[in-house]
Amino acid sequence: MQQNSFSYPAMLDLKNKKCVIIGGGKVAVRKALPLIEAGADLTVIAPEADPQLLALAKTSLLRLELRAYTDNDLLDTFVTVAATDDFHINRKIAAAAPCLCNVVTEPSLGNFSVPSTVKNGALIFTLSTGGMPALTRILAQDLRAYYGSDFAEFNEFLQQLRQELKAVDTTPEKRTAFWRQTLTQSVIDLLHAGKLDQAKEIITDAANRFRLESQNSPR
Ligand SMILES: C[C@@]1(CC(=O)O)C2=NC(=C\c3[nH]c(c(CCC(=O)O)c3CC(=O)O)Cc3[nH]c(c(CC(=O)O)c3CCC(=O)O)/C=C3\N/C(=C\2)[C@@H](CCC(=O)O)[C@]3(C)CC(=O)O)/[C@H]1CCC(=O)O
Ligand SMILES: NC(=O)c1ccc[n+]([C@@H]2O[C@H](COP(=O)([O-])OP(=O)(O)OC[C@H]3O[C@@H](n4cnc5c(N)ncnc54)[C@H](O)[C@@H]3O)[C@@H](O)[C@H]2O)c1
Repeated sequence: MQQNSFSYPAMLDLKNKKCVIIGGGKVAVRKALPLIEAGADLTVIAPEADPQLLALAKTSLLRLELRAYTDNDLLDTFVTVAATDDFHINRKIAAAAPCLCNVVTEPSLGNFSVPSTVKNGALIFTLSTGGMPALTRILAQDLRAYYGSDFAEFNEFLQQLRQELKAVDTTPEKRTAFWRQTLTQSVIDLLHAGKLDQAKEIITDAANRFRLESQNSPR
């Protein structure tokens, strides 16, 4: 079975991190948007840029430098994207990148690939096929349809409750057992059936019982 060479998934916090995209075409636009959404300190360098990048530069969401790449451009850069249509230049960029590097023409020269992302509030699914983007795209649509907005709301509800239950005077083992016993496949099935309120009710009732039991039998 063929392996995905980008085999270590990670979720990065790029807020205010220096990120640079070299190249200003359609692919650069696609790579820029999620970096902006992540709050990166983004610079795009290219002699010619797509109108969408020009518009983003006007609203200060990125810095645009309309010129060719030079080897000094990547100093202290956390994420580099080599997105030109010239594979010789992309190779030079890959060799000079000091940290994380994505290469759009020859992905294996970089050290990360960009997965497809399905975002719903704090709930994020990422997806990688190891180099079959058309399949990645359609599977992402499938995930988006299967896990609708109720799952984001349920996640938020659970996180709030989790914080509350962390304050209950009990052991971490009992808390873990509570979540394992309460958050079951049948609750997830209720969400798939559009019964979010019923799912919340089951969890709330179980949490109330857990609070009472913890009060009555302190650790
Ligand atoms: C997920 C997504 C994220 C993103 O980039 O934003 C992504 N590509 C997307 C779209 C897309 N990519 C391509 C087309 C044109 C149609 C086609 O050719 O299929 C379209 C548009 C479309 O499909 O509509 C062509 C293409 N892609 C790569 C090469 C080079 C090569 O393979 O050598 C070439 C050929 C260039 C050529 O032919 O010259 C390489 C990579 N593209 C990856 C990710 C990484 C592997 C992800 C994985 O393993 O699953 C990897 C390895 C590296 C990377 O770029 O990080 C995004 C889907 C967004 C969504 O979710 O809708
Ligand atoms: N990885 C992917 O997801 C993916 C998807 C589609 C295409 N591609 C490949 O990515 C490449 C770019 O695609 P595109 O559609 O954005 O191309 P494009 O032709 O629209 O854009 C190329 C950009 O690179 C810039 N550029 C060229 N030489 C440069 C240099 N020396 N310094 C800085 N910038 C320079 C150009 O000014 C232009 O802005 C193509 O080779 C394409 O085959 C990759």
